[in-house]
Formats: sequence, C-alpha cells, structure tokens
Amino acid sequence: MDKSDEPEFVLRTIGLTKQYKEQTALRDVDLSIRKGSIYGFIGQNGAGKSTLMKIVAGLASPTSGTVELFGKSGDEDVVRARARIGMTIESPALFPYLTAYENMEVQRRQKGIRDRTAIDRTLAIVGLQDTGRKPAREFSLGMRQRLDLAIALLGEPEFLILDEPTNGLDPMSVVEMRDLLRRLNGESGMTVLISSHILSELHLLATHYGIIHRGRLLEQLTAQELGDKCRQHLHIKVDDPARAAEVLARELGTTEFETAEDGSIRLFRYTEEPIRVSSALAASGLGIEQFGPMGESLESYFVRRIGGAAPNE
Ligand SMILES: Nc1ncnc2c1ncn2[C@@H]1O[C@H](COP(=O)(O)OP(=O)(O)OP(=O)(O)O)[C@@H](O)[C@H]1O
Repeated sequence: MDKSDEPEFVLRTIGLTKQYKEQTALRDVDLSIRKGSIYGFIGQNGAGKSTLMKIVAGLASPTSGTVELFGKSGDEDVVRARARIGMTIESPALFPYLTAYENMEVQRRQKGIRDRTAIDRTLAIVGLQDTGRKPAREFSLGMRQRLDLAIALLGEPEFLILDEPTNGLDPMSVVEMRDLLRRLNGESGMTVLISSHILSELHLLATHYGIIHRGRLLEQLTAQELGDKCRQHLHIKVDDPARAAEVLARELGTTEFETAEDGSIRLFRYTEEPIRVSSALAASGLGIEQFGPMGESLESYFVRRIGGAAPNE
C-alpha cells in the first residue's frame, strides 16, 4: 500500500456499546488512536477498559457499534487486521514448568510464525535472554510481565494492546516497562494502547490519553493538552481583562498568559510572587474579582474529571 493511503488511525470505535445482563460495560464509546501514538487508557477498576480491549481483540463482541482497525471495518477485514496486533489481554497463562524460551516456542507454533530466531530476538528486547533453565514459576512478577510482553511482541505487531502491564509492579519495574515501550514506539513506530488506573504511571509515556468512567469515554486529550491543564498558574478575574493584559505586559514585563472567553486570565509567571501581581493590578485601578493559584497534579485532575466518584464495582 502506498504510504499516503495508510489510514491516520490504527483504531477507531464508533458508538461502541457493551451490555452484560445487568451491567452496561461500555456506552456509546467513540475512541480513536492515531498511528504511532502511545494511547494511555485511564479508568478505575470496572470502568470498561478491558471490555473495550477484548472487543478490539475479538475476544468479546459488542452489543452495538463498530470497530475500525487500520481503516477497515468489514467483518473479514477486521479479522485479518487482527493479525497485525499483539496483545496481553487475557494473555495465555504461562506454563510454570517451562522456561522463557520454551513458553515462547509454544506461542510461536500457535501463532504459526516460521522464523525460530524471532524468539531470541524478542526475549532480548524485553531483557529475558539470560534466564536459561529457570522455569517461569520462579520468575518475579516483573519478569512474568515482560514474558507476557515478549509473547505479545512475537510476530512484530504494528499495534500493541496492553492491559494494565504495570499492575502490581514495583516503581523500578514500572520505569523499566515505560522505557521499553518508549523504545519500541520510537524505534519501530509501533502504536501502543496501554491501560492503567493510575494516570501518573502513564505520565512521561503516553502521547494521548482517553479517560473512561462507568463505560463512558469522558475525554480524549493529547499529553500536551493535559500538561497545559495541569500547569501551575495564577487565575485572575478582573473587571477589565484587556487593561489587565496591558498591565501584565507593561508593569510586569510578561506575555506568558492566556485570556479565556469569559475574560479570566491564566498567568504562568509570578506563581511564587502573587502579591507583586495583585499589587500591580490594584495600583492600576482594576477591580479584582478572583485571584489565586491554580494547577493540579495529574492524579487530582483525573479524580476531578471523573467527579471523585467511587469505583464502579
Ligand atoms: N463477562 C462479564 N459478565 C458480566 N459483567 C462483566 C463481564 N465482564 C465485565 N463485566 C462488567 O463490566 C464492567 C467493566 O468491566 P471491565 O473489566 O471492562 O473494567 P476495567 O476498566 O477493565 O476494570 P479492571 O481494571 O478491574 O479490569 C464491570 O462492571 C464488570 O463487572
């Protein structure tokens, strides 16, 4: 296929809904994952992340709505397109008495991959090349997660789907997993969909985020947009925003601010010297209606966005 014909999105879901008897796991979800991105899929336990991933992987079928993979949505095309995906959702249980290599060999045969050298190559990518005769049952949790990842990477997928790969890992292993995924994405342009219930765990990794709560996709945003929203600033509301802008530029020598449609100003400088700002505004005769520090942690943004609700369990 000509490069220019390649679709912009690796995955799109349109109006995806999944109803289990009593439980609506997904409600009208329109999600889109751009080629080459690392999409962080954030939601509390039970929010619907695994359900969406299972539907994409063909392990569950939607009640209604469409899945479009690599630009194709016909049933047969989607089945064919799934061969281009690697995933760790409901990943096959590892055989506890087999080594990393032997576990990979089982999967290689199952996937019909001819090239035996793919095993050593893939084990090296995840750093498990030197585990020798050690059976999987003696692996640490981090090693097991990496073996799951190696299995997903067999066959060099273009799109990798990982369901909570850092769940239960210690902070060091989380960092290692992050570096590994960043490398895979950077070196081969592999698109990654990764779920987590901890937003800050995906920070520094994800290029895009989707926030899901009680089956609804509340928001999709880029890492840059999220960073902007959480950026520390002074929130200023005065009776004459245009004149306040002049004061900031003239008296305080800064243009690092934005004026919103409602006239409120986000000033990104002087967050440590608020009194200098309020004094300059007041000295120019401006009436100050609101004034204060703003900006929040990623985690508090997430909690606020989902309305501080309890997990959907
Ligand atoms: N096979 C099933 N039968 C009935 N209900 C289900 C089934 N699978 C999931 N659910 C329900 O659907 C909702 C979404 O579950 P899902 O596993 O997709 O959430 P999640 O965001 O992946 O959470 P977790 O991280 O806990 O797996 C939950 O309320 C769950 O109880």
